Amino acid sequence: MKATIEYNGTSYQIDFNKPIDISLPLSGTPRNVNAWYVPHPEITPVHDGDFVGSVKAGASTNFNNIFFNPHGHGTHTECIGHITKEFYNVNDTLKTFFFAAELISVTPQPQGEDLVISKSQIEEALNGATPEAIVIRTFPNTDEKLTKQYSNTNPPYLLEEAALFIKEIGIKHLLIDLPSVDKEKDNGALLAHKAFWNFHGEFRLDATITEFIYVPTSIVDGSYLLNLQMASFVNDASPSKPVLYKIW
Ligand SMILES: N[C@@H](CC(=O)c1ccccc1NC=O)C(=O)O
Repeated sequence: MKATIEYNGTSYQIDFNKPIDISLPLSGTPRNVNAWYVPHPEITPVHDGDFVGSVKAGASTNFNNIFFNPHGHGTHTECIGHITKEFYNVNDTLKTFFFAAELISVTPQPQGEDLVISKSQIEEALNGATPEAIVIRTFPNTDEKLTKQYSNTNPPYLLEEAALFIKEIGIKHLLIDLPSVDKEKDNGALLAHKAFWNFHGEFRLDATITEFIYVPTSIVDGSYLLNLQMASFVNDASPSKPVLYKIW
């Protein structure tokens, strides 16, 4: 299926038969990607007395419970409710699902013991573009990102100035292939989350952060249509499925 879309007065072509899925699969195994010191996800049949929810075990259907953590176990989209005392849920935050997106690639740079992404790296990569969504791929970009156990590894993160810049140019949706936009152990400072959501001013209640994406290296930087979908969890975060489409 092909479509013509109109955005900012310009027409673009798009081929819905060629999705670029930038989400991580979530499996109930120790090889599932992991952060924040949680055990691996579990996907196991319901047990109820003699009943086992598995066709192999004699049930009519496979009927699994899933135990997982949206922040720790894979691609998820979160709202300001991740860092507020008040309850805000991402299902009420994300109300439209197609966005003009810019895919950029950056190599986090050493700063002390950390690897960080600076404002100038984001600014240079965007090259004047002000999309609705920014998709940040970090290098090195190996398929290790599909199974990495991130706890206690001090992954790269966005400097506050970078998140501030992303907010200031009006980007509503920030996607990144790391467990967090912030430093793993920062004593709760969460500087990039706070800058992006304008935590110290008027909350950006319609802005989202999607973490733990994976963009294959074969996908070139540039403009895409982003379809950002998620499960309708009434929670600060929900597992999500961002999909890019080439536009021309
Ligand atoms: N860096 C924070 C913890 C943190 O950022 C965090 C903890 C649990 C689940 C998700 C987190 N951040 C995700 O973006 C801290 O050290 O308190």
